[in-house]
Amino acid sequence: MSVSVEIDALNVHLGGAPILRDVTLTVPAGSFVTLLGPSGSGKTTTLNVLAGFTEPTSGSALLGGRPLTGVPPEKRDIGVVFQNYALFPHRTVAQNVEFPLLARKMPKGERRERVARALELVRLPEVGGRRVQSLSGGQQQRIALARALVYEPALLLLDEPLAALDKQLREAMQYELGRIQRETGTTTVAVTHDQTEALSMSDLVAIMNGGRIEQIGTPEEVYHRPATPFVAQFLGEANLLPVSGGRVEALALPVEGASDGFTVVRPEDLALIGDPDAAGAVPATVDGVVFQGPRSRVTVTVPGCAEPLVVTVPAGTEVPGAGDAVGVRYCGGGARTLSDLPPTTDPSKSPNEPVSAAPGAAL
Ligand SMILES: Nc1ncnc2c1ncn2[C@@H]1O[C@H](COP(=O)(O)OP(=O)(O)OP(=O)(O)O)[C@@H](O)[C@H]1O
Repeated sequence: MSVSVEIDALNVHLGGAPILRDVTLTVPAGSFVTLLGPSGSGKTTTLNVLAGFTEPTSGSALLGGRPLTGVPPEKRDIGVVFQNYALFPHRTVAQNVEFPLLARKMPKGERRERVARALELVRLPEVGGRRVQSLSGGQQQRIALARALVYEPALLLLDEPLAALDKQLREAMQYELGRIQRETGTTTVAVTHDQTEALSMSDLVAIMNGGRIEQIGTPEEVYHRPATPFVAQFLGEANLLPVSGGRVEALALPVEGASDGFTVVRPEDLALIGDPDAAGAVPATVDGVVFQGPRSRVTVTVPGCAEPLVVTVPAGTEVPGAGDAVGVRYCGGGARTLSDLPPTTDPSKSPNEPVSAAPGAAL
C-alpha cells in the first residue's frame, strides 16, 4: 500500500549556513513529485533529510504518518537511486539487485524470486548473470532502479537519476521511470535541474530557489501560472510584462479583473503578423531570428516596452527577417489565463522571498 510523505517547516544548517529554509511539502501517497531548481537550491539536501543522511536543524518529516527523525537510514524503508547509480562494478547484476535483500536477511528462495521480478519490472530479465561493467549506461540505470525497488520500499528517492544519460536515452528513460512508478505505485520524490524532465515525469513539481520552495503545483500549473518571476523564467522563456489599470500596455491588451503588477506571457502565446497595423496587434520591429528546428525564436522590439519580446514561430510559418516591421498579437486565448504577479516584484531579480500567486485574470 502506498503512503504519503509530509515535510513540515524543515530547516537545515550546514557549516553554519542556512541551506533549507522552512521547506514544507506534502507528497501524496503513490504520487511522483519532483524537486526542481538550480544548482545549490537545496534539492539534494531535502532528499538527504528524507534518506537520513542529513539531520534537520528543525522541522519534521513523516513517512506514512510516522516521524523519520532519529530512524537510521537502513531502517527507513526507503529506496534510493543516485546519479552515478552506485552499483558494485565487479559483481553480477543479480548480486547487485540482491544486495538489499541480503542486508535484510531474506531467505534465498524469496531473494531469487524478488530479483527476477525486479529485473522483469525494468525489462532486463536476461542480464542477471552479467557483470555490471558490461552494461550500457541506460541498462545500469535500470539495474540501480531494480535494486532500489527490490524490497518494495515505501518511498523511492531519485537523485538526478537520468543526468548521466545522453539526451535520447534520457527521454526514453523518462517514460520508463514514469511507467515503473505507476506500475509499482511507489511514492516517489525525484530531484532534477532539468525542466523538461520535471514537467514530463511528475504529478507535482516543487520549484526550489535559495533553500526554499517557491511554488508547488502540477506541471501545467507551474508552467502556465507561475507564482513568481523566478518560477516563470526557470521553467522556460517568459515575457514578464507590467499590468496597469487593467491593461497589458505593451500588447494593448485589456485584462479583465487584473490587479496592477506583472504578468507572464509565454513566447508561444504570441503570434507575428505581417501587417503592423492589423486589428488587435501592436506594431513591432524584428531584432533577431534564431532557427531552432521545430520553431524559430524571434525577438522583437515593441515601442514603450523596456525589454524585447520573445516570440516563437512554428516551423512551416513564414519567418520575418531582422529589421522587418511586424504586428504582435496575443493568441493565448481559450482556457489559458495570464498569471498575476505581485506589483512589488521586480522581474529583473530572482526574489528569495516566496510570494504567493494571486488568482489569474482571464483574458
Ligand atoms: N556538508 C555541507 N556543508 C556546507 N554546505 C553544504 C553541505 N552540503 C551542501 N552544502 C551547500 O548547500 C547548498 C545546497 O546544496 P544541495 O546539494 O542541496 O543543492 P542542489 O539544489 O541539490 O544542487 P545540485 O543540483 O548542484 O546538486 C549548496 O550551496 C551547497 O554548497
